[in-house]
Amino acid sequence: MKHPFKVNDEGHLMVGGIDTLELAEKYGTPLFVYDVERIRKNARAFVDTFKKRNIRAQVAYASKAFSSIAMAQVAKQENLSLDVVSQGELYTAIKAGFPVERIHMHGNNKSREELKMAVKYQIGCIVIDNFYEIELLNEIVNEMNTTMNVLIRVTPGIEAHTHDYILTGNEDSKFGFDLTNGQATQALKKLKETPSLHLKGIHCHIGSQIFETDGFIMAIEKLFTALNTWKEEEDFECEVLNLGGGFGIRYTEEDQPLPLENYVDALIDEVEKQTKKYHIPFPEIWIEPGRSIVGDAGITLYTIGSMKEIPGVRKYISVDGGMTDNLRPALYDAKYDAVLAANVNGNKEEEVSIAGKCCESGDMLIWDIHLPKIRPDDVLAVFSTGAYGYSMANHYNRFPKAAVVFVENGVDKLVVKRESFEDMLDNDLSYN
Ligand SMILES: Cc1ncc(COP(=O)(O)O)c(C=O)c1O
Ligand SMILES: N[C@@H](CCCC[NH3+])C(=O)O
Repeated sequence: MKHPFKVNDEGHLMVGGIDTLELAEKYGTPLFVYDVERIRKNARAFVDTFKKRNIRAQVAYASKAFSSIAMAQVAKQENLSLDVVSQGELYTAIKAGFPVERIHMHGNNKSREELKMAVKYQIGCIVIDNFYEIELLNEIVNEMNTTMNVLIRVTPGIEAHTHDYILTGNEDSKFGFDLTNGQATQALKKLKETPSLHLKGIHCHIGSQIFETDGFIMAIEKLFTALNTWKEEEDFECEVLNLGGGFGIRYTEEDQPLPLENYVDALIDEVEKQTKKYHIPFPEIWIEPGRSIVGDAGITLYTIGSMKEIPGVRKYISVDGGMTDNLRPALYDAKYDAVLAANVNGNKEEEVSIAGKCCESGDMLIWDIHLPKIRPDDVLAVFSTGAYGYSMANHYNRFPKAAVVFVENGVDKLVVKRESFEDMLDNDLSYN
């Protein structure tokens, strides 16, 4: 498949100017490797398109896709803002020295402690998800004798074309206030009576891994119908319109993503159209891409171990990771592509299925992929694992978490250490 990585004269897969076989040797496997130049390129595709069109904007990297100190630092270097969903993601951002005023907090069940931490650090804004949160946050800001900028998260009733579990903009969703049943308007009224919470605007995220712009356009139409009513009936002026993330990337040949610039252009065009239609001042636009910033910049290197051939059925090739470092195939039936790191362009003579090593039949990374002849100890490189791979990693079967390496301009740097067994047992206490 088309992937953004180079292949050297020996046929080895390269990332950021370094041979992936050297990386596997140096750091061990499973190993997440990020091409930092690619992360920067993706970030700039968003940021520069807003700039070119002279639109006031914030591009908030959705850190749930991959949160680490080094990643938050790259986001800062690229002038991104940061979307966090938990105290843990906020703590990571703060440890990384990320500017607090550019941090936005999400979550459908933000705890008192999470909200307190966000208020204490005076982060840029909190995206309010439900009525309970309005009460709780108001109580906290009053106790702390301060104020907070907020957005209201609304669900516009859009059925974007994606997996049900990553669909978020529909009416029957655990996230946000519904626009059509009047709850969003009720939230607006409530916030108008809550002077310590400064309502800056609205937020909407229709889902993830979306390849078309129509869903976003329909959402913007619905948002502006509401904003027009709110202008007329509630005298509300929207300073910030946050349109969420969800821009699709290529995992396999089947995926045909749009250039990232096209999403931004489509959003701006539609907002322009709607602001003219309703004579509403053009708001600052915020977006929250996660996957599209880090997804295709990351690969996972595995070492191949056992092989099992069932004549006339299939050949299973097992790797030293699986659903512990990439839950997406098991969770969403997600598809991936891979190559042998030592022989990227070799003749693909074998059809095999790549199994993880967890005690779970569903722990399969790739079904029916064509690869050159494989031998034990070969290194397999799986593409597009940069988003929701490490961040969704788990300890099933007590496999320690993999390491993460950043590579840029021919220099590799360990940014998350491989977990040791001691690390994993750190919180275990005995019961003798
Ligand atoms: C509110 C919100 N913003 C941003 C994102 C990031 O989405 P993606 O990684 O698809 O860009 C998500 C995840 O779907 C989300 O729920
Ligand atoms: N974790 C999901 C996406 C959910 C994004 C957050 N709302 C994925 O891997 O595709």
